[in-house]
Amino acid sequence: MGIIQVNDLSKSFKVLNRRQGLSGAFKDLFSGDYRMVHAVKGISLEVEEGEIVGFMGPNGAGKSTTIKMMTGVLEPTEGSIMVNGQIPYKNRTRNMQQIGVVFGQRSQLWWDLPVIESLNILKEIYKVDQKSFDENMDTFNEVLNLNKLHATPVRFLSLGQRMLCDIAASFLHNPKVIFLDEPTIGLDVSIKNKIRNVIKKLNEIKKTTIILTTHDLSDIEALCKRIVIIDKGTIIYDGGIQAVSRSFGAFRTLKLECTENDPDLHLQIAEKVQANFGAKTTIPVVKADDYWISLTINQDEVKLMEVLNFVISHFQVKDIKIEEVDIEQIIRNIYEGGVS
Ligand SMILES: Nc1ncnc2c1ncn2[C@@H]1O[C@H](COP(=O)(O)OP(=O)(O)OP(=O)(O)O)[C@@H](O)[C@H]1O
Repeated sequence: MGIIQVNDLSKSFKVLNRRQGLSGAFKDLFSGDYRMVHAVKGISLEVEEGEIVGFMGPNGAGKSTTIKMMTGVLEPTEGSIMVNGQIPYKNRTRNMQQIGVVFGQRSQLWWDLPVIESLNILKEIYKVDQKSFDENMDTFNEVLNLNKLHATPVRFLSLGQRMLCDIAASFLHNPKVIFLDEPTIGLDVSIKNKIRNVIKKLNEIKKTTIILTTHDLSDIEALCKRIVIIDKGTIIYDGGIQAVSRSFGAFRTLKLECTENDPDLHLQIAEKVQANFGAKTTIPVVKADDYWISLTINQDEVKLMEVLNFVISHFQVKDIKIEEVDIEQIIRNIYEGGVS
């Protein structure tokens, strides 16, 4: 039986239909004019002990609401949920002891205190015995050289260092399940890779189940065998990462900053690139956004550097960026039957 069992889980919020202005706000108080937002609509999934599951979906898909139900912060409207044999919202204190949570944007460490002091406080809060604490500190030193950061107050850490400390802290009380929310957001590629390696190693050593929420397909490719994609409150894909990687692993978006904001420039670039490399080089076509133009390229068919060299030799380009294909593109493809 899985360590996380979710059955036909739904969550709806009752929200007030707001009116504009002060008099509107006053009327709202008495209006009783509500509507229901169905954030999660009958999802079911089972996660095995030790698994790392990638949880993806566009903004507003219902990811946070689902995670909040798994962590016991929210009570489901319908359906059932069990995490390590507990109903999360019924016994929050016991549930907090068996889970760990890391939010990319927020730290659970104390801003002004040295890292080691924060870990000591967490040791007391979670009643971690000295032996487990020492063992974990040894593991953290081995896996991420945490000892080098012990004396640094959290506010002096770089974003990447802080994330590494937050990840270590979430493992400190030996939770059975850890929820990682956007652990690599806003970081550069080398520190992203370091964070992924640390998560992978800690998962291997401690066999902790990990639910990883991310918009970054590279996080998923580096860490997960399985991916769950949620859209408009329902699960639209639950399966191997290979199918998604096969469809998208080779795709990259080449973004070009142009020197002029010419509304037709993207069409000219698209035409020229397609004439030179064939229609298959872009999906669906080129997109323009102010001065930025995006070209999606299938690297199995044409080398990104070739397209880049071609474009910069024909057009004036100020800056370039290379990005992964975004989740919206993946979802569109799933609906069109491109991933199965
Ligand atoms: N407390 C709330 N009250 C009313 N509506 C809510 C509440 N929390 C979430 N929602 C709504 O439920 C839907 C799902 O939101 P949720 O935050 O779970 O999405 P998400 O996939 O986590 O998005 P994001 O990636 O932006 O965090 C959205 O339409 C959101 O506006």
